[in-house]
Amino acid sequence: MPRFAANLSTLFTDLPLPERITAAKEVGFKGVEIQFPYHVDAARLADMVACAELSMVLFNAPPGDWEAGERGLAAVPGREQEFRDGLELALHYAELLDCPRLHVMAGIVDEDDIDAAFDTYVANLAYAADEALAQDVKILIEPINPVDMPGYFMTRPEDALTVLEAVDHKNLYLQYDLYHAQMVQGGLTDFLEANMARIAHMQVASVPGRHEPDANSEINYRYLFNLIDAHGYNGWIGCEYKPRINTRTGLRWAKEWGIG
Ligand SMILES: O=C(O)[C@@H](O)C(=O)CO
Ligand SMILES: [Mg+2]
Repeated sequence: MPRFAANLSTLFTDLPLPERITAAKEVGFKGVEIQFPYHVDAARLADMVACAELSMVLFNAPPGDWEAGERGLAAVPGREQEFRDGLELALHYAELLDCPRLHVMAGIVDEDDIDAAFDTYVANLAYAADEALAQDVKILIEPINPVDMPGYFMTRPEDALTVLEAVDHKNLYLQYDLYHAQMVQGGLTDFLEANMARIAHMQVASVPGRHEPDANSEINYRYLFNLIDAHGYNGWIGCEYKPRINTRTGLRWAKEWGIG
């Protein structure tokens, strides 16, 4: 049976964070993920998650100035020190939250700077993978589609494989968000079957719309969840979607997986 995690940044968003955590527990999730936890004290968040007997399975390193349009710093030349400072903060959160995965966002890069960005990305990821290994935290990279995030450095799953090969570090993995993958190239079954061992986390949502991974999607999620399970994937599947109406009503798709 696949293990599903509630994304606290996209589900139960009508509730304050402590209640989102208890709501996730109530409907049957065993794990939670959050995009950016830094507005809450790490120890306090860890207490909330532990009290609900949930696992924190993933969050993102600080992305730079989100309000100003930044979407990560890992591939942004000249920002190496800020990247390292953010990583240090993220690893502090990971330690208190006992979280074994950290997603490091690449950032928005100008087309003229692609070569320098690639070199910066490879060097920063090698550094992050080394630092996190000491703490037993996996570093993850996620291709994000350019419709939702114009200018993002890494958009295609195939590009992520090139980066994994260039960095060549045992602590660097792919975060395969099937929504983004379908938006840019599809071929989900072939990609999953060829690369399951490099994937340390998945996320799901419908295409189009980024809603529930249910039958109202061009992606056949029931088929894919069974396929993923049959291949012995032992990571989590993050429910990173925008509910059509509200989170609880929308969880009908998850009943057969023991949630809702
Ligand atoms: O898919 C996404 O956008 C997220 O997984 C993320 O981490 C950045 O917003
Ligand atoms: Mg995602």
